[in-house]
Amino acid sequence: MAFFDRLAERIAATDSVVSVGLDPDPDRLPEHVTDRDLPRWAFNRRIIDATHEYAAAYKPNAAFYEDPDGWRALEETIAYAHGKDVPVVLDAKRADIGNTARQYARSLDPDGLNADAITVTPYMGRDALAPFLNTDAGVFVLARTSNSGGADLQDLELASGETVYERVAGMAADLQGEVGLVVGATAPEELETVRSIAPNCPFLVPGIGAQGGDAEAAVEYGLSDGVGLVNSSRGIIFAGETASGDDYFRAAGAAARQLRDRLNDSR
Ligand SMILES: O=C(O)c1cc(=O)[nH]c(=O)n1[C@@H]1O[C@H](COP(=O)(O)O)[C@@H](O)[C@H]1O
Repeated sequence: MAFFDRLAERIAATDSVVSVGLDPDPDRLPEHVTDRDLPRWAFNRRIIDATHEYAAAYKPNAAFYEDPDGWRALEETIAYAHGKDVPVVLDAKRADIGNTARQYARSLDPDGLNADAITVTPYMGRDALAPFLNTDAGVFVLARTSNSGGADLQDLELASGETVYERVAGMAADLQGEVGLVVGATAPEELETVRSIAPNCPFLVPGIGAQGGDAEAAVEYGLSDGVGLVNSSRGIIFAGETASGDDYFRAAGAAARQLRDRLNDSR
């Protein structure tokens, strides 16, 4: 099934647009998982058990898995999320010349990592994105990122009068495939602008929670026909940092539920 149809089903089933970011910083893992064989997998498994009822998607960021054990932990995590019927967006910010991009796109294959969607960077242009687009998988193109340096290049004005991020949004909206856009909740005005340029694109909106972005704007502009994702990573997975044992993971579940309810108030 095409990614955004599947996501729409999941959003309806959970009444949630929450993406739970699985960014298991090894320095922040609780003691009761650090003695396990694959601590990141042990951690993610407990987080998934605690949060899946409220999760429209999981979004592991590849940066937290780029070592041999990490890759195994990521594989296990994706398979476990699928077992709970939750789609997985691999946040890898890929794209490259054709033959290289084709290899990156294997993350989306069933015999690769089997992710359901991926984040990609537009800097190398259309052909660098093409290998990700000829499947049912979702492809979220970075348009206006949530970090303060996101303005350095993305806000530059082109000779045409549009900004770089506006051009990116227009280009992505014209691509054939399951295309969405990444726009940070820390840039609510830009969120509104991108929505006007790409009215039919679902957005992945990171930057709420730990980065302090605007959750209401994320919902108001992030969804197209009710479909889109609002992500929180540290704000959910480390919500129980001061708790211990089962309470640690209960706090993550409570944080995911609270975020779902808060976002639903604005839907
Ligand atoms: O592509 C992303 O998901 C992303 C884009 C962006 O503009 N800003 C951003 O924070 N992200 C990712 O979203 C997650 C945010 O994590 P928290 O700040 O802990 O909620 C991280 O995995 C970031 O890499």
